[in-house]
Amino acid sequence: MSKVNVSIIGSGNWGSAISKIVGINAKRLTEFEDRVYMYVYEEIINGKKLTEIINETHENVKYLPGYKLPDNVFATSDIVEAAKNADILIFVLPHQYISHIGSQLAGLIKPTSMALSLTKGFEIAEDGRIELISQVIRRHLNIPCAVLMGANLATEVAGEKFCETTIGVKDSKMAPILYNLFSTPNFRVVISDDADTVEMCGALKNIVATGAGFIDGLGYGDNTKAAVIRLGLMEMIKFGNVFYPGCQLATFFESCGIADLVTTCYGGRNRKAGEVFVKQGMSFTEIEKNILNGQNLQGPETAAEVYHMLKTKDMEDQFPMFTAVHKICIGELKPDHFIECVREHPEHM
Ligand SMILES: NC(=O)C1=CN([C@@H]2O[C@H](COP(=O)(O)OP(=O)(O)OC[C@H]3O[C@@H](n4cnc5c(N)ncnc54)[C@H](O)[C@@H]3O)[C@@H](O)[C@H]2O)C=CC1
Ligand SMILES: O=C(CO)COP(=O)(O)O
Repeated sequence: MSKVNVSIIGSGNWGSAISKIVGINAKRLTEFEDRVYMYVYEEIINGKKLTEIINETHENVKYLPGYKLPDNVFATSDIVEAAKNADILIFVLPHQYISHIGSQLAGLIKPTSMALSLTKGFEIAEDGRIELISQVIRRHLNIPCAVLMGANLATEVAGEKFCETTIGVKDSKMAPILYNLFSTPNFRVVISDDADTVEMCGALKNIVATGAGFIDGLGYGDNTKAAVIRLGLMEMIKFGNVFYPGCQLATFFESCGIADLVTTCYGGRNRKAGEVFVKQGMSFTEIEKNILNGQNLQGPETAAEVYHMLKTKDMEDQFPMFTAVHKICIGELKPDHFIECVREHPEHM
């Protein structure tokens, strides 16, 4: 039987960290081809191509410095070379770039392949509604797409500190191979068939984490942040009930739900950016460039996408925290409005 080819599309902080797990498991398990392709958006670092640096030193010096990647992970800036022979395509680009890459790959991949999205975010569809990233991938590539979301800060995963994750998969036939590809003693995979809720949680928690950062920037304490996390979770559950009928409450108690919400509200980049935005008055673009060394925030854009849909449906009042985060991000409201939003939240009425 021919071996399963795996490609990773994306090589940022999370893409590089996950390439450690995928690379090691692909080499260890006989069902997978050893070589794992990794698509790298080319950059020049100190006069040298990032792809060359990764292939020679096995380190992504820009997005995951200090961690060695397995030597069977092969970096290429040619998206078609990376994807054309893959049986499993792992998408782990910031959500801003998914559609562009998807359109470049349309018609050029194996029609029998499957996708897995690790990307957290949404995209605004033509009818004004929001699309899950897995839907965007399916739309471009016409293949099934599962998702992997969880409390998985990339540097901790790269450091092999124990965590859990959730794979959301609608077609149960896809589950065993994905489970095998990702499971390690320090990366505990739980399979869920409630895939849309798994994915929705991963996107929405970045909005709440941006708000948690505002709270830190405003000088409030852990009790206030706990209130933000709780109210944020209530809005996430409501969002699921309204927009994803059939979504299961139990999914919010998996790693993709409450656990990812907590870890991001304490240790994530979106939290940090929210704090810096309030304290130093920097724009999010400046924060990405000057503080995050080119890493991309998902929270402010996701808040804009969600707001766009809520406004279209005249439902802003029902999701006051999501709405306030967006309005603060774009400067329409001052950051200290956020505490009023928390204080007057309809969950208290
Ligand atoms: N970093 C983390 O701890 C985690 C991130 N995620 C999710 O993973 C996804 C990817 O995030 P990261 O790997 O952290 O990326 P990142 O934010 O660290 O890096 C940005 C990446 O985008 C690439 N890029 C820049 N311009 C591009 C373009 N025009 N086209 C294509 N690529 C371009 C850069 O080369 C770089 O690889 C996001 O949706 C994020 O929410 C999920 C779990 C953990
Ligand atoms: O999704 C994450 C952890 O699971 C990472 O969150 P940040 O993008 O806020 O760092």
